[in-house]
Amino acid sequence: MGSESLRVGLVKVGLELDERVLERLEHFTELLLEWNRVHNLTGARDRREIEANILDSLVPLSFVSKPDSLLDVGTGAGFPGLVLAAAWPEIPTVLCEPLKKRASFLRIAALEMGLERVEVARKRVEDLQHEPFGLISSRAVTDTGLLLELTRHLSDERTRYLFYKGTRVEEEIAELPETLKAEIIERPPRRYLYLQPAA
Ligand SMILES: C[S@@+](CC[C@H](N)C(=O)[O-])C[C@H]1O[C@@H](n2cnc3c(N)ncnc32)[C@H](O)[C@@H]1O
Repeated sequence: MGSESLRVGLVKVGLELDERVLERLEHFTELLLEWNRVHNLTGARDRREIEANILDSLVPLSFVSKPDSLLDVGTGAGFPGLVLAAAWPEIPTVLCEPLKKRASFLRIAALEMGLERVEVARKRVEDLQHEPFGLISSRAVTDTGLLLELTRHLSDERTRYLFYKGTRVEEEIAELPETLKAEIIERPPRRYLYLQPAA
């Protein structure tokens, strides 16, 4: 059984997920609560805070079409990359996280959630070698310009980007490359920056 409060939150943002996904997310919540007691993986300390982060991670499902591959930069304790992978289990996904404790948690959580297409890369994204990704996501790691620069070798002309931002997003996109068009989707205080090929 998935969590009732998460279910209610999803309805409020107009998302309906199937039961299997909700069960995976419930499993993730339990694991994170357990690990966080000992390992201090995230500031989200209780179920309510973890579910708020899950919801924040999932909102883009309403405007981002399913990619053929996903890279999440600096996944930390799982947001948003592992949560997106729970909703898109068939998509090959790389969660890039250099910190040992967090990377270990991500590996175990992905395994326990039955997410066979998830790979955890315990390294900085600038050191990751991989073919270009369809979608690159990131939350609370660094600014847009630097994210684009650090992931240039992991992208091509088809790559889309989904960055979870706040108030300063306009300044960050003032100097975007002409090859990308920007869309900002608001769910205060969150502002999702969705970058797609301009052509
Ligand atoms: C503030 S935490 C955010 C974690 C998660 N994305 C979230 O929103 O809860 C930033 C994370 O980015 C990781 N990080 C920092 N620099 C990185 C880099 N160059 N490549 C990949 N991950 C990086 C850190 O280890 C840390 O776990």
